[in-house]
Amino acid sequence: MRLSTNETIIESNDIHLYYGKKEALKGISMEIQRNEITAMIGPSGCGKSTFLRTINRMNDLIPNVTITGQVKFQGEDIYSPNMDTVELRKKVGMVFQQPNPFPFSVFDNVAYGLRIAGMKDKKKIETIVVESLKKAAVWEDVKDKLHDSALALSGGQQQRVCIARVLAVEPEIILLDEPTSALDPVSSGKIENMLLSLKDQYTMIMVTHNMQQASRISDKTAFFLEGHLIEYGETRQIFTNPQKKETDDYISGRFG
Ligand SMILES: Nc1ncnc2c1ncn2[C@@H]1O[C@H](COP(=O)(O)OP(=O)(O)OP(=O)(O)O)[C@@H](O)[C@H]1O
Repeated sequence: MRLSTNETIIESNDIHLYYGKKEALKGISMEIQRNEITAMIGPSGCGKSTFLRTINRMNDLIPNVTITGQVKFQGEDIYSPNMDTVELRKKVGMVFQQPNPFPFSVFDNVAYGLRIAGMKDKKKIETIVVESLKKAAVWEDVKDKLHDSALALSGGQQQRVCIARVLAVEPEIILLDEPTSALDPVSSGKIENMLLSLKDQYTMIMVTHNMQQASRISDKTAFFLEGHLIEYGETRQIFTNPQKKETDDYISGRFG
């Protein structure tokens, strides 16, 4: 088990990102600590998801995107031409707003990344699938349905299976883009508790519109506005004693 270390795992340096001519990120510099949950908040369109996607180069898949600046993952420039993006995305996994299981069985969803990586040992695959489902707090729900379609599960169960699918390939970082916004409060609560239980082993960076959620589970909070990082610090301080007027206005509901 890895404990909180105060070690920087991601360092972004003056990131500018353009969709065509539109500048969506206007110079984002921030350091993210290992084994912490970092929440990204801010009004719709401020660039939270765009910034999240710069951390595993998912924006590369969008046409007409230009990025300048640097993102380092464990000290290595992820935009360097030598970077293997497939390896990067294994180390920096992603969970989306809408649960997106493949139209396969629960077992095959979680085994997918292992098989793609060439793992053949059936016992080993089975052990990792079970472990991942347990870590994602969905084992009890699916242990008797491992060979049924993942699409037959509830939305909350599907999302936890998607998290198990990410965990199976042993990421260092899990990016979560509004992972509970499509779910009911009970399912959301289960996911929040599960994320907290994973904190000792993973670093999590989560976009959320739910400020109670950010304050309940994150260690640090970053407030974005119109492509700028306005304020970033300890979650408790951001929510109780923000230093910038814009942050105060946003968290007290005066805009957004
Ligand atoms: N694929 C794209 N092509 C063109 N513009 C885009 C694309 N994705 C995002 N944008 C624009 O970039 C800006 C930032 O969008 P982004 O989705 O990062 O914001 P956000 O803060 O995550 O918003 P939300 O909370 O609504 O998800 C917005 O103006 C958006 O319209």
